[in-house]
Amino acid sequence: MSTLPKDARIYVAGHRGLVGSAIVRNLRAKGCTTIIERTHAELDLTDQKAVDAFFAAEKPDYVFLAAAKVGGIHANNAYPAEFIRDNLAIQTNIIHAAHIHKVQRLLFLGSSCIYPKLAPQPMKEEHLLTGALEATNRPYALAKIAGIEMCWAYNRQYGTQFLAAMPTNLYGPGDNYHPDNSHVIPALIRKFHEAKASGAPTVTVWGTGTPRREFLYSDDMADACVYLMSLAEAPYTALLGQDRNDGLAPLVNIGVGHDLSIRELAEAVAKTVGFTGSLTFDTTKPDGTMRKLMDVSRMTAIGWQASTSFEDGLKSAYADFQANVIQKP
Ligand SMILES: NC(=O)C1=CN([C@@H]2O[C@H](COP(=O)(O)OP(=O)(O)OC[C@H]3O[C@@H](n4cnc5c(N)ncnc54)[C@H](OP(=O)(O)O)[C@@H]3O)[C@@H](O)[C@H]2O)C=CC1
Ligand SMILES: C[C@H]1O[C@H](OP(=O)(O)OP(=O)(O)OC[C@H]2O[C@@H](n3cnc4c(=O)[nH]c(N)nc43)[C@H](O)[C@@H]2O)[C@@H](O)[C@@H](O)C1=O
Repeated sequence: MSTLPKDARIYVAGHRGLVGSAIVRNLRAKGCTTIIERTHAELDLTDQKAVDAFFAAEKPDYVFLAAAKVGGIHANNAYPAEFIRDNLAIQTNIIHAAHIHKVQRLLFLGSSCIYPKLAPQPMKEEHLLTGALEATNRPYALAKIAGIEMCWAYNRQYGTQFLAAMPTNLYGPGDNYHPDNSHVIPALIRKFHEAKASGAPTVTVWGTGTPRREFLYSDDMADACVYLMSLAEAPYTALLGQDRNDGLAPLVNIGVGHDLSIRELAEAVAKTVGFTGSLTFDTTKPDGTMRKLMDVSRMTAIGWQASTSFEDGLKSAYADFQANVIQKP
């Protein structure tokens, strides 16, 4: 295991997001001194010319591609055009500029929803493109699949070293707590907190409560990303797979390797928040994929595993909500 040179020029795209902010924390803790950041207002990553000019000026050595149009099941369903358009544009602009401006390594973040709706469980990297996708997030998933293929194509044609990491569902400090557009954990934190505060007797959970999800804490996700970017040459190129003839994309799953039902999740969030009322399930809302458990054996084989317990992760996510969301005017 080698490390990122402390003086390397490291661009974290999406540095104010859930994952990007955790990557910046991780890099700073490891002593990296030259972290390049741009807000959305400073650099619109869908603008190809602006992205190229930025790479020409800043010349990053390493790129974490954690900027994307992101949201939960409702947002994906409600804004499908934005999810495919923004994600295709952001990732195309950054991956191409990274090639032109000779970035040493790039880590592209996808999502577990790239795998078929009915993929065997746990889902392995080789299950990519073996079946139909889940309808609620197909535009987003197809953009992410195009990003993986683009990393692979550039590696083959131009000899770049671009790797794609597929995280499971994430949560943690700085999450999006929007009541409708967020993912399930921040949504439930808000719902249970507001119900407790108002004395409401019941909280409505979307869907049947039977789908299963796997959750990874954002600081663990960031640690996995930095671990991958810090790998010595041989294990890194082994993940890229350029020397193999097995037809596998430069792809690695990141997760915890176990899941729970949405009902069990809701009960855990209620306990964390201290809500003692009942749950109601709104079955007019979509369940989405019934199960998407990651096979994380590629990460464990290279010596990485998540370290935050679900109980601790939920506690710190709720603490973040209390400190940074409800305290704000
Ligand atoms: N959260 C999750 O559960 C999961 C996330 N992922 C993936 O992980 C990555 C990070 O996600 P996450 O941190 O949760 O997302 P967030 O929404 O928290 O952060 C995304 C970041 O990208 C920035 N961004 C979006 N569009 C643009 C743009 N056009 N120009 C410049 N910046 C832009 C956002 O800035 P601004 O807010 O100002 O627009 C924000 O800082 C993404 O690739 C996502 O697909 C994968 C699986 C699960
Ligand atoms: C990370 C992943 O995120 C999205 O997929 P998803 O896993 O289905 O995301 P979700 O977190 O929004 O929901 C998980 C489950 O939870 C249920 N659920 C209950 N109650 C609430 C609720 O109040 N809010 C939400 N959002 N969901 C709820 C909900 O019905 C579903 O069964 C993708 O679009 C895609 O973007 C992607 O990659």
